[in-house]
Amino acid sequence: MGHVRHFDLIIIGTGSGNAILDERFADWDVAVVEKGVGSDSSYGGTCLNVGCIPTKMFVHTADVANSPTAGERLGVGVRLDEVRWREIRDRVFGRIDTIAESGKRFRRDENPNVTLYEGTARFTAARELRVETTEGPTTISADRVVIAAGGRPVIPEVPGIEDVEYHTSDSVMRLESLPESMIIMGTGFIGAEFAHIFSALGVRVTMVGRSGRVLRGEDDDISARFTELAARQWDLRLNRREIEVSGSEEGVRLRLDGPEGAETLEARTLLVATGRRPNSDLLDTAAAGIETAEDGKVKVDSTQRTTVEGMWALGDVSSEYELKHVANHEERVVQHNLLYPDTPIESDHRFVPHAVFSEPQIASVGLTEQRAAEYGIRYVTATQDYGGIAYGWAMEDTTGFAKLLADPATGKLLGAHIIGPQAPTVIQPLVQAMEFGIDARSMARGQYWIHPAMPELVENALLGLPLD
Ligand SMILES: Cc1cc2nc3c(=O)[nH]c(=O)nc-3n(C[C@H](O)[C@H](O)[C@H](O)COP(=O)(O)OP(=O)(O)OC[C@H]3O[C@@H](n4cnc5c(N)ncnc54)[C@H](O)[C@@H]3O)c2cc1C
Ligand SMILES: NC(=O)c1ccc[n+]([C@@H]2O[C@H](COP(=O)([O-])OP(=O)(O)OC[C@H]3O[C@@H](n4cnc5c(N)ncnc54)[C@H](O)[C@@H]3O)[C@@H](O)[C@H]2O)c1
Repeated sequence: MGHVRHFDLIIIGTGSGNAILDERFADWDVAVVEKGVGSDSSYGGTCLNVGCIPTKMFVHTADVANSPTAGERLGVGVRLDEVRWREIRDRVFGRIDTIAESGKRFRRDENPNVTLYEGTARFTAARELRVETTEGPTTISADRVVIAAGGRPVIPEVPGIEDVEYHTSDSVMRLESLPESMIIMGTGFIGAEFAHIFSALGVRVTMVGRSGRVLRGEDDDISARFTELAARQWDLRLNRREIEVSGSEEGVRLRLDGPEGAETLEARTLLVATGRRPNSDLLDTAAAGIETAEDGKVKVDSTQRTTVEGMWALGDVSSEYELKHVANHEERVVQHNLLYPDTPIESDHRFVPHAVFSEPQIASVGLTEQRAAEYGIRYVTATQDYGGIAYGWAMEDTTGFAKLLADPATGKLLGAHIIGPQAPTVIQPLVQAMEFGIDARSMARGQYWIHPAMPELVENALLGLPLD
């Protein structure tokens, strides 16, 4: 083996990993390794390039395109005249690609202490990696390594899938034109968000799921309501098993087996949204002696240390949560623990909220009712409809609600689940209450709630809890 360049620190992955480096690392000799994500091999990770940020730019556009439906309820005639897909796409990526490019340039050209390796890294030993760059392979090592390598879409083993053109979240937002029809495989976050985006923009969407529910990880009441509303917006085929995918004149053909027997779907475009897996296999973490769980996630302790000395992991490659705010939190923990090894801090995963930006929107934190029952935790619940608060009347909302779970003895919140307009914003005071241990009664009555604003949904739900 040739020369091995040794660093103080190697960071693999420029999603949340990129944020570790600040002026406090100016004296450190650092290597950053990035292979690129998405169809353009972009710098800066999933969230920026192919995840949270572009999807939400499309979601907001889809929400606006849905104005005729909202207007109809209110006596306002709004018409959707045209959807200029290329203009939308280029607006979104015109902004994002520029950020990704300048992020890369900054690291490569303006950080004298940082060497950027563009290529895929693979462990050859503990804290030693071989990187396949365009200029050929090179081996680097370091005293400390941070694995922030994220994950990638999983492609299910449906016969024929490798012989047809399919998309994942990595490529579907860059389509050349808006297809007339789309089959979406998968009923999770990504499926639900893209079904909203594409159906609102005029694509005939068919969603295929194996279970009887969309978003079945949510509280049962929430996923039941969402499933009901999804079926009104797009063609929902649940309890289905995929038999075979093949090419057709229209695009793709999917043979299914379901409650009504065999059926065949055809569409122009196939979007696979059946989950993601961690990139630990690409890294060959086993060669470094790092332990992974059965699902491939790198095992870490509460300070984000892997099972091997001098190596940390964060974000989608190791976390039970595949969420950007969690990856960022863990990144700050790793950053601290690199800088101040004598006083390490721990990650806080007690109250992790999430949101699904579909139609309607969903937000959730803490226990679902099913989990509380399963764990044998004593709880009471309260449900408040948007239709029962003034702003809900203003919107003529008839389907949204908030559901809270609380400990009847202490009034402490155990979980909060909201489906309806602005759910990801409306839930935030509940996240705050859980994190800071505010009980439901003090929270409801100890502050003003702006009238007649949407958070009155939360106020009324809190007041509805039958506490001891
Ligand atoms: C479509 C979609 C929508 C999403 N929407 C949301 C949302 O609204 N809100 C939210 O909280 N979360 C959302 N997420 C999840 C969020 O994007 C991720 O949780 C987050 O980006 C994870 O960050 P990370 O730093 O762990 O990994 P990433 O951002 O994936 O970064 C990992 C980086 O490592 C690089 N890499 C991997 N292996 C190697 C290797 N061997 N060598 C060199 N480089 C390597 C990759 O190229 C990548 O750039 C969404 C995800 C998707 C796919
Ligand atoms: N708003 C957000 O925060 C947001 C948005 C998008 C993604 N994400 C993150 O990315 C992760 C991955 O998203 P995702 O939607 O791909 O995964 P997911 O795990 O949420 O959902 C995948 C779904 O596909 C189903 N599935 C698996 N194999 C299938 C098959 N062969 N046919 C049909 N269905 C099949 C699974 O049962 C599951 O319901 C999420 O868990 C989430 O953490 C977050």
